[in-house]
Amino acid sequence: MDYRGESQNRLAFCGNFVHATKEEPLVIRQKCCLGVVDGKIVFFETMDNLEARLEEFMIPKENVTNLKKGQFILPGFVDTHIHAPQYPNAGKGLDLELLDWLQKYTFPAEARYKDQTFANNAYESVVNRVIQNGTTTACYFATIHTDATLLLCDIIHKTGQRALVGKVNMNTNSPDFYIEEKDESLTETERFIGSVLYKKYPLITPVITPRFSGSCDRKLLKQLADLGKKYKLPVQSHISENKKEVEYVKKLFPECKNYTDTYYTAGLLTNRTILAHGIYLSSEELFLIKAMGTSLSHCPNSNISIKSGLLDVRGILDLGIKVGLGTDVSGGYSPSMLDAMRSAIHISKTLGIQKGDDYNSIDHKEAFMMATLGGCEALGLEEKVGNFVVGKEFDALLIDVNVVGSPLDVFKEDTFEDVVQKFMYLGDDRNIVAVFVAGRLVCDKRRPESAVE
Ligand SMILES: O=c1[nH]c(=O)c2nc[nH]c2[nH]1
Ligand SMILES: [Zn+2]
Repeated sequence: MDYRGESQNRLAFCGNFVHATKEEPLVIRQKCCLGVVDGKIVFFETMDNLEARLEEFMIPKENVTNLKKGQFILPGFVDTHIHAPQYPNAGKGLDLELLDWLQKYTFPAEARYKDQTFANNAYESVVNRVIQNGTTTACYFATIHTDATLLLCDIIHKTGQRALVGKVNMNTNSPDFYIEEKDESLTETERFIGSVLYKKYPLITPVITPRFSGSCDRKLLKQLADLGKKYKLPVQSHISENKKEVEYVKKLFPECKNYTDTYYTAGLLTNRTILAHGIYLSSEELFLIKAMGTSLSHCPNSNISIKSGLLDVRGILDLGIKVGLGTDVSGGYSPSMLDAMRSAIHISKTLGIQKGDDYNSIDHKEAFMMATLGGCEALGLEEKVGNFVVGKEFDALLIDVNVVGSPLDVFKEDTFEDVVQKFMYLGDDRNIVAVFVAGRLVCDKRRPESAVE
């Protein structure tokens, strides 16, 4: 059947589904059917009344997909922190820690995006790559260049991904070849916001993006907060990632109590703010973050790759702070959210080894929750997407563990739950055979013409 064009407005799937709910990190629903009309889920239930439901919602029989053995449906992955322009560097330049890494590899790499042709090629690669890996929603940092960031939005829109996109702000402590004046930074950010809003992309939201307190002065931070309020926008930045960075920010803001205070006093700590890392936050800072309704993005691959440290994500979850997972390409080398889930589990188990038996390390179920519904909560999208609830938009992945060349093997004694767990530990983009965003098929590896090149 063809999902594209008219027919994609009315779809149904029959088979096994896995998702997270607020109450349970991993819920398995076997032998169910799910209907989608105009991108939204209209029913999700057992098979008993399928015929009646198809009739009720005028879903043609040829638009019903009966999942095969080894196939199941998951909510799309949500990458709460990724630097799109750093993708060409993914998998290299990981010999330094954060501050030196920024200077030697990252700022020169990002400076190249003043060239629109370069930007176009790199941004097409990263957006395609993350969609192939099942990321239906991404929260992107771009660069300081407004036009290249607008180009990124166009590419995301054409590809059909859901995204938050930020033009980065940096007016201090940055190299001459990659810095802006404060006023230019503000006017360009407003131009970016205006252009994105004017285009009315259905799935893209601009996000206020001060790189971190190490690269924006107080005035700029405050004015960016005002801009966020004026346009009612979310905010993203970095916080407490690396011990030297924490000291550095402390020196730059002697009037502030701590790193969190640099954002709080500027008015940037809101219930629509997401801060990446947060490894070295004190209890006082965590308390404030929780009180303000601010979210954290846990980026475990990056935290190991550039040796930043081990986040106690269990502690964050126990405090009730909203937390999603981020790949943090290219501090993190992998654009895959399956990798982010595994890295999060490994860091949590490493802490378990260090802290002893009382430490409750996270498992694959909680990692899955953070990669889906948790990420949506962290980005303020939980009413729209994140799991299979009637009324939400259908952002989903069709998984096939039996695909040709599958990196995992299923044995007779494996239960369905075992198969799901095996996919989470051993699966990769080859097993993600179709990707839907708001009911639209945005990637289909079952078709030769859209296979990964
Ligand atoms: O992981 C990170 N990547 C970055 O690009 C960055 N900039 C400031 N702090 C950062 N941390
Ligand atoms: Zn980052």
